[in-house]
Parts: sequence; C-alpha cells; structure tokens
Amino acid sequence: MTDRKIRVGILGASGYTGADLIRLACRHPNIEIVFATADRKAGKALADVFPHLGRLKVPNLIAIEDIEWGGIEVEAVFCALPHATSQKVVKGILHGADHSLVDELIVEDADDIASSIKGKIKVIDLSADFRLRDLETYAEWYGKEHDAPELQKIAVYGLTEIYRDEIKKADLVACPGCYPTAALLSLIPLLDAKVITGEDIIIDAKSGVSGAGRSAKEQNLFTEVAEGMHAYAIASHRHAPEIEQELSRALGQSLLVNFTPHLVPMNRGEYETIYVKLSDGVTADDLRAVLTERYADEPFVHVVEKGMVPASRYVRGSNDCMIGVFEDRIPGRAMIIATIDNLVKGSSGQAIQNFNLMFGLPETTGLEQAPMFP
Ligand SMILES: NC(=O)C1=CN([C@@H]2O[C@H](COP(=O)(O)OP(=O)(O)OC[C@H]3O[C@@H](n4cnc5c(N)ncnc54)[C@H](OP(=O)(O)O)[C@@H]3O)[C@@H](O)[C@H]2O)C=CC1
Ligand SMILES: CC(=O)N[C@@H](CCC(=O)OP(=O)(O)O)C(=O)O
Repeated sequence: MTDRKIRVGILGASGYTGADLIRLACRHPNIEIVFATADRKAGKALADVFPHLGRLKVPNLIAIEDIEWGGIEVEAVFCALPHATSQKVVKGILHGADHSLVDELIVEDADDIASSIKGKIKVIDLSADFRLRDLETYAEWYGKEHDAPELQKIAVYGLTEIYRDEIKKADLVACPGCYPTAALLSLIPLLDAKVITGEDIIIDAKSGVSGAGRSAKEQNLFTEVAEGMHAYAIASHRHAPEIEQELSRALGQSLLVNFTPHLVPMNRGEYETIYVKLSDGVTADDLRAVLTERYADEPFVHVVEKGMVPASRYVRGSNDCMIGVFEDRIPGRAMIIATIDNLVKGSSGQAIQNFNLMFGLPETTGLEQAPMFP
C-alpha cells in the first residue's frame, strides 16, 4: 500500500456526516485534512463543536469563502453541504474559480467540461445535488433548476459496488442517499439476474434521526422522536426517483416503487424491509443465492444465512451493509431486509470508499473497523 498523503478538504465539517468523515479520515493512512469548513460554526475549533473529536489534529473550522485555494494544493474535496448549496460550491471548485460561490459560469458542453476539469481537484459530494441524471426530474423533485447542469452530466453515481469502474475514473462522484444505498444494493443484482419482476416493489424504510442532519428542527427534538415513530413524505420522498432511476437502468425499462420512510427513535442506522414479486419458478432461496454470489468478494456487503435476521445494531459504526432474504406467506413474493449505518455506508464511509477508488488505493483503506455492539 502506498504511504502517500493525499491533501483533502472537508466542506460541512460541523455537520453529522462531516463529523463522521473526520472520524474516519483521521484514521486513514493516506489522508491529510488541510481545511474543514462550517457555516454558523466557522471560526471555532473542532473540539468546541465536537468534543469527541477534540484530540484529532484538524485545522480550525473556516468559512468556505475563506479557503485560500491558491496556496493549499488539495487533491480532493469531500462536500458534506446541504442540497442546493453543494452544487454552487462544487461548480466553483471544479471550474477552478478562486472563490467557491460562483453564480455566473458559462454552461458548456459536457465533454468540454470533462476535459477542462481533468487533473484538477476531485470532488466526492455527499448531497443529493448530482445524483439524478435527468435534469427535468431533478427540477421536479427539488423544486428548482440545477445550477450546474453541465457537471450533473459528468457526475458518476457513487454506489460503489455497482459503479466501481466508472468511479475509478470520475472527477465528481455523487454519493447515493442513505435510503437508496440499502435498497439498491439489495435490488439491482436481483433485477440483473431477472429473479424478481420489478413489479410492485415496496420499500418500507426506517431511519435514525441523524439522517436528518444536525440543524435543529422541531420535529426532530427528543420529545417528538423518543418513544414513538412515524412515517413521513408518504409517496412523495425525493429518494423514490433516485431509487427508480437506478432500478429502471437495471431492469431495462422504467419502473415505479412504493417507498415509505419512517423516523424511528435511534441515533444512527437504517433498516429497510423490501417486498418483491418473484419471477416464475423462482424461490426466496434463489434470491439469497444470487445475492450471496454477487457479493461473495465484496468486503462490505454481507448476505446472511437463511434464518438470520439483520439488525441495525450489527452494522452500527461500520461501512457494512447486511442483507437477509425471507419467504413471504403470499405465494410468488419474498422479502429482503437490508440495514446500514446511515452515517457510514449511507454517507461518509461510502464517500471514503469512493475516494479510495478514485486515488487507486485499496478500497477498504480506513474503513476496516468492525461494527459497535450493542
Ligand atoms: N445525515 C445523513 O445520514 C446523510 C446526509 N446526507 C447528505 O449529506 C449532506 C450533509 O448532511 P448532514 O451532515 O446530515 O447535514 P448537517 O445539517 O448535519 O450539516 C451541514 C453542514 O453544512 C454546513 N452548512 C449549512 N449551510 C451552509 C451554507 N449555506 N454554506 C456553507 N456551509 C453550510 C453546516 O455548517 P454549520 O453547522 O456551521 O452551520 C454543516 O457543517 C447533506 O446534503 C445531506 O443531505 C447524505 C446521506 C446521509
Ligand atoms: C431521517 C431523514 O430525515 N433522512 C433524510 C435522508 C438523508 C439522506 O440520505 O440523504 P440526502 O439528504 O443526502 O438525500 C430525509 O428523509 O430527507
């Protein structure tokens, strides 16, 4: 393994995914963090914002506008900013502007853009801004026109186990949403193998509260989350088109899914029970065999044996995705249960996995820690 240090910046370091990026990056033998940004918390030391990270050697948090791009020579930037903000900032970075928030840039051809940014800073974006390949779909679900449509065209969808070859060559990687990560890792191989039909897929998803980010919101207060649970964004969550985009590619024709997220009283973790229709003559055991074979050599995706039930506790703090397959009492149907840690495989961990690929490092570098239990 190379001992070269790659200089990186972390945008949005005072958020939940930013904190986990720093936690992981500081143990990564090839990462040197040269700047870390915040918005409201700019000017503070990391230890003041996250006492648990206080012993790590990370520069104080600065505003994005105060990054001195000319003198720092970063090779990669992790962008853990809110949607819509991210696309403006990434546009500034990849077009080589000397400041980050650029509003007026000429939209050029995707090939021109790709060649003009080659060899500059590589960006690993954790937000939703570059995930949807179709600009009309983006505008429909995010309620605005995209600020960097030319970059959206060159972004690679960062679901590592599926798009590994493209990620290796990418300049801009759009890490998937946390809900799509677990759903797609479960379903894409099954559609590829044609063992499920793609009709009537139901994704019943639950997330810990950290999935909503650190900015205080009334509905995420302890008083309103503890000892209860609720569904939200019913039949209207923006991760549905993201999941449909990728499943439709696998199926070879467009499909719709039923996707219902729920907020459950835990800090981290995501748990999805997925109901599928089997192709003729196929059993739940066949689905398990397909997934087991597909992920046999994957370091982070674990298909459990028949009868074992995945639990969010079995992946907490790790980059793992655990998948189980079950028979349904209704003939012709089966269930898949998939669980990840939303802050690791669902965001920061997958971002580092993609970074490793983009820089030719072993994919597991910095990500080998086992889950925390209980
Ligand atoms: N939480 C999760 O499980 C997942 C999150 N994501 C995505 O990752 C991104 C980060 O999420 P998360 O860490 O949860 O979010 P947080 O709300 O916890 O953190 C957001 C970060 O962005 C900074 N920030 C906010 N507004 C601005 C602005 N206008 N300009 C510059 N910086 C700004 C904040 O700074 P400050 O705190 O100082 O104001 C903070 O550092 C989001 O796009 C999110 O959707 C993706 C997958 C999973
Ligand atoms: C619990 C919760 O609120 N979760 C977030 C999803 C977090 C995520 O994956 O990310 P993106 O915001 O990057 O798409 C939500 O439902 O919007």
